[in-house]
Amino acid sequence: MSFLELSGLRKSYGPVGARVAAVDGVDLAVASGGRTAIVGPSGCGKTTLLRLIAGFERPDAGSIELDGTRLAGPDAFVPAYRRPIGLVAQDGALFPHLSIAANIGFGIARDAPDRQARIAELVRLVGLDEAFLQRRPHQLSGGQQQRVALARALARKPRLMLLDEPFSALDTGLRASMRKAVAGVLEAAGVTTILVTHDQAEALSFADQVAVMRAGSLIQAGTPRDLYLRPRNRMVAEFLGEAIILPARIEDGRAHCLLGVVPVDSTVRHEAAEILLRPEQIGLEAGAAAPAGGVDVVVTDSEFSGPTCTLSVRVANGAGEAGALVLRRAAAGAPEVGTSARLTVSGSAHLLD
Ligand SMILES: Nc1ncnc2c1ncn2[C@@H]1O[C@H](COP(=O)(O)OP(=O)(O)OP(=O)(O)O)[C@@H](O)[C@H]1O
Repeated sequence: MSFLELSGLRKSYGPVGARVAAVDGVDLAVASGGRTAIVGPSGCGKTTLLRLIAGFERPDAGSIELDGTRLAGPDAFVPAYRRPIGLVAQDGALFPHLSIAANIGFGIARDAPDRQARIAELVRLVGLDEAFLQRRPHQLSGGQQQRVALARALARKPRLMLLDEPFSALDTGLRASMRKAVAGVLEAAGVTTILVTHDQAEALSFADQVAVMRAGSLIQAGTPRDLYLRPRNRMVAEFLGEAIILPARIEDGRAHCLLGVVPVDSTVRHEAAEILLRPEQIGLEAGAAAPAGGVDVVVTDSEFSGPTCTLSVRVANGAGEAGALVLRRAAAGAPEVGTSARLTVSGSAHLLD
């Protein structure tokens, strides 16, 4: 049995007759000490799922169990304040009128003998100087406020931490370093974590399990590598990164497609399939560097965006829209528009449902 188990979880909103299922039958297992990321388009039910786990919402059906204890189900409902669960919201949600020390100490009993020492330990744990303790939230940067929010959530010694887009208000550089710092703090504290994010790169780098949601349902859950390389369908493939999806005929473990004959991870014969390749599987060389084999293409468009550029290429024998491909390459040395080049595929294609 897993540390956290969600079974058949449902939650709808709205008046009778016009109800919208925000969470529509979700099953998910999270291992003890693990880091799970929940991703999906806006409105797919990510926040509602976290609120159900935290105990701010009561499920219409299904159950939530944490380490063998039923937190919610047809015959049980443990209120939020009695769940060993911390939550860090998108904006940190610090109390503006309280000092940083009072914010962090909010969940620690006022008469606890080690209260001050614990507050000091927590502020150090999240990488802030103790001098910050006397300040108010508005005297801290966004990243510092998020660290305080994490310290406040950790003060209650939660066994499960829920992070609802906690890095989304931060700029790109700070986001990456905060993500690393937070992952380190939670790992050191041995706290199982669920992160909700819009950002697929964030999910893939933070988590050991990624769960993709759409319209209230969980479409696929697995390791980041598995979901990136072996997504169940087009939606998961496109959500987790750039995807080259081609129509293909599958025979004897090979896909016959626009790019010739490519090995595929299925031996099932299929007349009208769709296959996935990731851009990093595609090689493109022009002139003397062009390898033997592969497919001849002409570069028809190039859009520069700093370190990379987006190239449109047309396969020499491909007709109409189906003969065109869009690739991203390192900008340095990318072939010019009008250049003939040779395109090669490495590794296997993945068969989509
Ligand atoms: N309290 C509520 N009352 C009515 N409808 C709600 C309520 N909370 C959420 N919803 C609806 O439930 C659906 C799921 O919302 P939710 O906030 O869980 O999605 P999300 O994936 O977190 O979205 P985002 O990424 O934009 O934050 C949406 O259609 C939303 O409008």
